[in-house]
Amino acid sequence: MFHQIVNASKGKQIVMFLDYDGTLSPIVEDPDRAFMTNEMREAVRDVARYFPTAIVTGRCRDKVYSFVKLAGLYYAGSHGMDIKGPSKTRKYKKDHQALLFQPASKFLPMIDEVYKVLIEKTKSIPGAKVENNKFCISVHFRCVDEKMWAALAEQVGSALNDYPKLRLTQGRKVLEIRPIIKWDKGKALEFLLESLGYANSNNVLPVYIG
Ligand SMILES: O=P(O)(O)OC[C@H]1O[C@H](O[C@H]2O[C@H](CO)[C@@H](O)[C@H](O)[C@H]2O)[C@H](O)[C@@H](O)[C@@H]1O
Repeated sequence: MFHQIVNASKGKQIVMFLDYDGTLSPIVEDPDRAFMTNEMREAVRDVARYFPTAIVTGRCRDKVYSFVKLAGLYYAGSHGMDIKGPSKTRKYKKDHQALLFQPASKFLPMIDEVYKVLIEKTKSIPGAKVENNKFCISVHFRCVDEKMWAALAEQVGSALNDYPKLRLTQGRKVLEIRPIIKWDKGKALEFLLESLGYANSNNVLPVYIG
């Protein structure tokens, strides 16, 4: 595999995209305690020394930054709906603006409202945890008794009946609620490649680990 990457990268700029949970950090019961090790942080720091590097995650961008703690990287939080990073020219231009792109910003009030609704709807289910990821929401059931999973899904589904502009998907022991927009992690990758100057380029090898 490594040799294939080396061969494919000849003459090309590698751009690294790294998922967070289960990739940089182990999967743990409490999402607020999914810390990465110092060794992993140093490995990411090393990678970023050589290649433009982005963290791409379903989490809130600020939250993942508080775990990774590395400046100079791109961060695409909320499943790619919250992108921030240094501009390509930052070393050479005094007036550079940091990159910021939030294609779902009009959904913020709705997400905040639904977050409160979901807290209320799930409070009777022991172990359920609602996480506000800014432009999307996660409802965790890793610590919920399996017998209660259907009841939890029912509560979440019924809450969303009033919000046709939001959709529900499932991840690893988590229900994920996000706006119905034509945007996802893949689009975030394309956006970042374009802002790095590699739109439709044959001179780039994007590597996604996640
Ligand atoms: O799209 P991802 O970046 O993979 O994000 C998916 C979810 O990741 C986090 O939850 C997962 O990791 C937790 C900590 O290890 C674990 O407790 C949980 O069961 C996993 O689903 C994050 O907390 C969620 O908000 C993301 O939706």
